[in-house]
Amino acid sequence: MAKDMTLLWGSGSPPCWRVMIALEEKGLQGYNHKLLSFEKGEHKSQEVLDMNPRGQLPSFKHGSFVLNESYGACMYLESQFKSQGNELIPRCAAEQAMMYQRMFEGLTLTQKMGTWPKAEVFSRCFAPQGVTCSSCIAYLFRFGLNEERYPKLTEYYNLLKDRPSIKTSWPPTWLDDPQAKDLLKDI
Ligand SMILES: N[C@@H](CCC(=O)N[C@@H](CS)C(=O)NCC(=O)O)C(=O)O
Repeated sequence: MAKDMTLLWGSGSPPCWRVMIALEEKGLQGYNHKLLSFEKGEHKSQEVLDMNPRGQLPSFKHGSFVLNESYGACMYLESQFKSQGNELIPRCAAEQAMMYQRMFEGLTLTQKMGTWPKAEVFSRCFAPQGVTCSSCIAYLFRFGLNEERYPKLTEYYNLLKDRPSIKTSWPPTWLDDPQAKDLLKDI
């Protein structure tokens, strides 16, 4: 159905997973995809560099159009396949404003993780941001985020994690090793 699309991806990468969830939600199964290993440095292979000179995953192509920014790819898919699958952008202006605010705030906060105290970053990351952010939320819980300390985030995560688009695209490396380290347990 989506034979003119190609996704190069890495398991466990929230940006990669976000694009995969969006493809599922839009009913765009059957796209070409290749799982690459970060550990083996395959994200710096010529195949990736030809599509994404930064050597990062995801690298996504629709026909001759390249979209290597995961949010950009999600928004493109929603715009090009608006009437197909599930609508990813709320029509209500207030909800749409909140969605964009939270999506891009999430990116800013991720960048701040290197410089701000982690507690400050996570204390601002508590509200729903739509399926495109669910990959980041799943990532937090995989690394041991305390469910009692973040009840709203936990509730939201539990709502999303059984969604077919998310279950189908669950990172294969996480299936073998369901709970990673307790890195975030004290945050
Ligand atoms: N802005 C990009 C970021 C993608 C990104 O940071 N990918 C990471 C994996 S999660 C990566 O490829 N890192 C390897 C590197 O930067 O060399 C997006 O959201 O698509």
